[in-house]
Amino acid sequence: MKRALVSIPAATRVFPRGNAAAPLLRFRTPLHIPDDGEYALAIVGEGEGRRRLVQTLLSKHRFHPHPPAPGIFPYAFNWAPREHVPGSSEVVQPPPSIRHLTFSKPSATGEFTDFTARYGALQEEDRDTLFQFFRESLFPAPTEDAITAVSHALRIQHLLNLPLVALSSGQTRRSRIAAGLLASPRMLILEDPFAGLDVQSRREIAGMLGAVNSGAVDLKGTSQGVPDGQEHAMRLVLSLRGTGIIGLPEYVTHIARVIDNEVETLSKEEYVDGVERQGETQHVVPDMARQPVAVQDSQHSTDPVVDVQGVSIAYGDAKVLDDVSWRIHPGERWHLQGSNGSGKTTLLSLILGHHPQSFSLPISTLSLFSKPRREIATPTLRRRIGHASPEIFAAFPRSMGLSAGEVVGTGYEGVFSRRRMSEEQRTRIESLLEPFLDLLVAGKRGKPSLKSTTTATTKSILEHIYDTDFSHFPPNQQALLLFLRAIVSRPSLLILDEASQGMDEETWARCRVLLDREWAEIARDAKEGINEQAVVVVSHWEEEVPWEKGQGRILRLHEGKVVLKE
Ligand SMILES: Nc1ncnc2c1ncn2[C@@H]1O[C@H](COP(=O)(O)OP(=O)(O)OP(=O)(O)O)[C@@H](O)[C@H]1O
Repeated sequence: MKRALVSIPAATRVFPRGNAAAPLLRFRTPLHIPDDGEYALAIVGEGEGRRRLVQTLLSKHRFHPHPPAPGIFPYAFNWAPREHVPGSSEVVQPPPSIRHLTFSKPSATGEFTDFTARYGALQEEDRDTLFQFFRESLFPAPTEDAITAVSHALRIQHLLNLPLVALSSGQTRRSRIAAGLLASPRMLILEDPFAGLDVQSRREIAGMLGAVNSGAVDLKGTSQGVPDGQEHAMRLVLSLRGTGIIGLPEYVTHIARVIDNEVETLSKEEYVDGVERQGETQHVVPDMARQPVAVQDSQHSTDPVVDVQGVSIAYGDAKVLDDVSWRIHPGERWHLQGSNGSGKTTLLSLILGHHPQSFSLPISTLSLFSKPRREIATPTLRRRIGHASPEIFAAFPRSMGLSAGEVVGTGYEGVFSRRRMSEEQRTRIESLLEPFLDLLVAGKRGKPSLKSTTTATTKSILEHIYDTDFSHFPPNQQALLLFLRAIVSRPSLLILDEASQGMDEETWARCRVLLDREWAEIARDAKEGINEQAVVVVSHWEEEVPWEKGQGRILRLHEGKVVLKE
């Protein structure tokens, strides 16, 4: 048998530390990750199950029965003992054996982080460049040559001298993948690495990871201090959303599928055969069949909700928006497209009032809700625009003890702090939580699943979920709650900027059903029977746009310019 990096025998069960009650996972088949040869693992299946398996690989849980010596990680943790540099008292630390990259993690402190900082004058502490980040935050520090090589491969070389905070979300993601590679770990675990990346970037990064996997990209010597002869291949483990075969990278050789907390390892061929036999996996959305609502063609009899005319934004010589014009009328649905760094978030930040220049632009260039932007107080904007984005996800405070229901309720005023809720508002929030109750109960950390609470009434479970601390939900469900926060007030303008990022497929499928229901109800309650809510969706995945193809409109940006409006 090949030397193993990870070796978990069949029938192993995984428990949270200090809790012997219910196992988190059970291995139906052995999971064996070899140290050499061709191998890359994709973890597929339910979002929570995938997360548990990743945590298991990171040694966060306890195994039963205790694996025979030398344990689950026969090789990874024994590798490269600390070495003395000859002739010096310095001790060279080997690079970490396992490195984990996740893209849906909130800020570590739980405090509110000001995601608008990147738009304004940069503070001194925000001026650290990407290059400095690579040099100063990785240990051992990568060589300059290694930074150049990896940056080139990931096409971020032009960003090396930019302050970190200035990077767009796709650029940040590429940079974090670059950092993961530069750290030169034995095993690199990437969770949903392709979400939030434009099509081109996805292809490039998939290709780059494939090249790393096959050894075609030579990462040897990327880190100073790796003892000679100890350079190694990097094992890739990808946790991927969806259980189909579309989007499965070519170089993946094995699959760990997690269903109902049972882990099964298959070769890629076995897995692909199985999926093909069943037909492409369909998502079953219990009791919530989609009933797409036809879009009303508003004949523009009403004033636009957003009127941007010839707006340009530049930082020094870098033009981020270049003469952009865009009118959004009530009831219109727009898919805002453009590759990473093309200016989408910057354009939305002007509309949302997050960008300092939102207020100071020439009066004729930006009108919102039929008024020049300058005549609208920012709190009014916050009330009228529902907004969900990866930036809000990262910034929303986790340390203030807000409950799930309270977080959804902050959407009425678009704030980040507790507010008093009326009885009517509470009922509305509960009606939004209800279709997701089974997911929310199952996802709560260390709490019983809905299956074991059959005696509880829906009402009492609902109240319980409403009052549960937001931070006790896993990231997937925090993203769901922030989506509900965006729609709770039925705002005149709804901006869903990569809102599905971090959610698993079933959760997002249910969100889409909920949106259909919302739009039907808004139309039913309106005087003219027309859904007047304008919606802007930013997504690099066409299939994630929550309306039928051809029903909405498209605005596409390229390097800050509008290149398509249809
Ligand atoms: N202070 C700054 N100095 C220089 N360039 C900046 C600054 N702030 C932002 N940028 C650049 O502005 C461009 C637009 O960023 P923006 O976040 O709007 O892109 P995006 O289209 O939303 O990308 P993504 O799809 O990755 O989210 C990026 O190339 C970014 O690097």
